[in-house]
Amino acid sequence: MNITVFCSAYSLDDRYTAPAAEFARLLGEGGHTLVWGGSNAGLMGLLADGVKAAGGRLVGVQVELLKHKGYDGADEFVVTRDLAERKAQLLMRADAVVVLVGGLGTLDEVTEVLELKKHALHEKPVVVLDTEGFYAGLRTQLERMDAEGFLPRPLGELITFADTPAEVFEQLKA
Ligand SMILES: C/C(=C\CNc1ncnc2c1ncn2[C@@H]1O[C@H](COP(=O)(O)O)[C@@H](O)[C@H]1O)CO
Repeated sequence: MNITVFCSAYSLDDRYTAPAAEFARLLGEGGHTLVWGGSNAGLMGLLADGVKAAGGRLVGVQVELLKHKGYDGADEFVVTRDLAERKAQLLMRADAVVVLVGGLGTLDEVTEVLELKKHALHEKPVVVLDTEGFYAGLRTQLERMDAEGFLPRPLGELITFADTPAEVFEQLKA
C-alpha cells in the first residue's frame, strides 16, 4: 500500500518521536511504501529513516524551492513546481493518508485532503495518529461541524482517529 504521511518538519521530543518511529517500523515491516514531503528535516526525516531501516520503500515529493533539502536515499524522488502541485501529487500517489503530529504545513495538507473528500473527489482513508491527544482540539472542532450540520457527510466517513501506530494499521485493514 502507498501511504502518504503528513507530519512535522521540526525536531520534537520523545513523546512525539517514539510513536512516529514505531509507526515507521510498522509501515516498513508491512512492506508498504512511504510517500511524504521528501525532506530529511525533523519528524519527516526520522520517519523516512525508520521506514527505510525496516525495509519499506520511499517516495519523496518535494517542491522545487526546497529540493536542496531533499532526503538522500529515497527510491523515487519527485520535484514539483509549487506547493499546490506537491499536495496534488501526495494525494494522487496515496492509497491512504496518515497524519502524524505537525504544524501549519500538516494542517494545510490534511484540511485540503478532507475538503476534496467532502466533495467526493477521492475516497481514500484518512487516519490521524493522535499522539498524546495532540489533535483533541481539531477533533472537537470537526465533531462540532458534524453535529451542527456543517458537513455534507458523516465525519467518520471523512477521517478517523487512532491512539496508537498499531491501531492506524488496523483501521487501514478494515
Ligand atoms: C523546517 C525546515 C524545512 C522544511 N522543509 C520541508 N520540506 C518538505 N516538506 C515540508 C517542509 N516543510 C513543510 N513541509 C510539508 O508540510 C508538512 C510539515 O509542515 P509543518 O508546518 O512542520 O507541519 C509536511 O507534511 C510536508 O509535506 C528547515 O529545516
